[in-house]
Amino acid sequence: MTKPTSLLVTGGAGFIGANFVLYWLENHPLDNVVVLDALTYAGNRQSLVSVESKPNFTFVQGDICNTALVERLLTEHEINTIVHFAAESHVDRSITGPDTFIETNIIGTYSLLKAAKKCWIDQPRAQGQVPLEHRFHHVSTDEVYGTLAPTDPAFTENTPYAPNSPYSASKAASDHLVRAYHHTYGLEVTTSNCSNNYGPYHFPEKLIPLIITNILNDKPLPIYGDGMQIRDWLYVEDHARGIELVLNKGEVGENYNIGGHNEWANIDIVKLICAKMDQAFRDNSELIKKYPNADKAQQGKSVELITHVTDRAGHDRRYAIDATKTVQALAYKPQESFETGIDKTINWYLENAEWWQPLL
Ligand SMILES: NC(=O)c1ccc[n+]([C@@H]2O[C@H](COP(=O)([O-])OP(=O)(O)OC[C@H]3O[C@@H](n4cnc5c(N)ncnc54)[C@H](O)[C@@H]3O)[C@@H](O)[C@H]2O)c1
Repeated sequence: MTKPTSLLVTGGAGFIGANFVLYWLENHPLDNVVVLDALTYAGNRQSLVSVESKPNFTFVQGDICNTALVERLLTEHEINTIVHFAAESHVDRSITGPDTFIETNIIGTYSLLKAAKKCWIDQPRAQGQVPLEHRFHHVSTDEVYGTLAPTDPAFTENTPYAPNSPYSASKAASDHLVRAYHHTYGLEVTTSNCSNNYGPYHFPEKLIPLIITNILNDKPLPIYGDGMQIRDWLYVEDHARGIELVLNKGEVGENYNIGGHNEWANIDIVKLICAKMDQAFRDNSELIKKYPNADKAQQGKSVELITHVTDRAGHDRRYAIDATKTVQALAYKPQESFETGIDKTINWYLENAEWWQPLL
């Protein structure tokens, strides 16, 4: 089995990618990590500032669609593991402007696969020389499985794909290309499909950071439709741990669901965050000085900021991940409960305004 020693992390300046890079370098301090990231609106080098000066860390600003660049990085850095996070990731943006989703998520994944095949499989080698082992790990989403009714069983790896948004359709297409490169060319691939992540370095257009930062600015908390859409939430570091297990112990050619068995309706998450923010202001008088605009939180009434808005077109009602295969085959176990994870996340945003304020 390939031991990851030199990793190309695409999208490593994004939310999950950055958390993965920080986790990896903390736990595998001798490995070489190269980040390839186009720094779109969602990419932020500030998220990687604590590892920038490490000699075994390299940041390259570039597009995954640039196959020649990817080939050069694979060769120059003797990459034996690609962990592919780079994507356009926001469903709302995929509805108003699907083009970049098709380009990055489908063509970009194809470009990486082509480069990996060329450098890892097609390179001429001396007679009798055994090719080195490699791994192309593709990071995907539970949204490829479509939507669930309230009583449906959770998605397993055998649930048929039924993507409903341009985002999830583009991710589904990329999953199929990854699978095809394994079956057709023998590329050593794994894919993980994960539920909704939350945690530090999350761009404040996504639900949890949006709610926290809007409360701090006393802005309305927009809730799509009735707010009863259900998502299955996982702390981002538990996603990084899941990918680590797939890289170290996963079977080539397999898909692994990663999730924490933690379903919440959007409206309930928002109410929980309101209550926790009000409590934070009661517990810490310094917050009033730091966030003087947060009137409702200071009064213990953040919940009054909730505003129902027109539902998203084609909004999936429920996602839920059954991670039994990953739990049984790889001994996967999330370390954070939702209670501990959401507290860590709120505290991170309260303490790191210099990271998120420039993004608003
Ligand atoms: N956020 C979630 O809850 C979630 C859940 C399951 C799976 N995923 C998947 O995980 C991956 C990472 O998601 P995220 O939430 O961190 O996304 P993100 O939007 O926060 O980050 C995406 C990163 O990719 C970079 N990027 C975009 N286009 C690029 C291109 N053409 N070339 C190089 N870099 C490019 C961006 O600059 C950014 O740094 C995605 O593939 C997503 O589908 C996300």
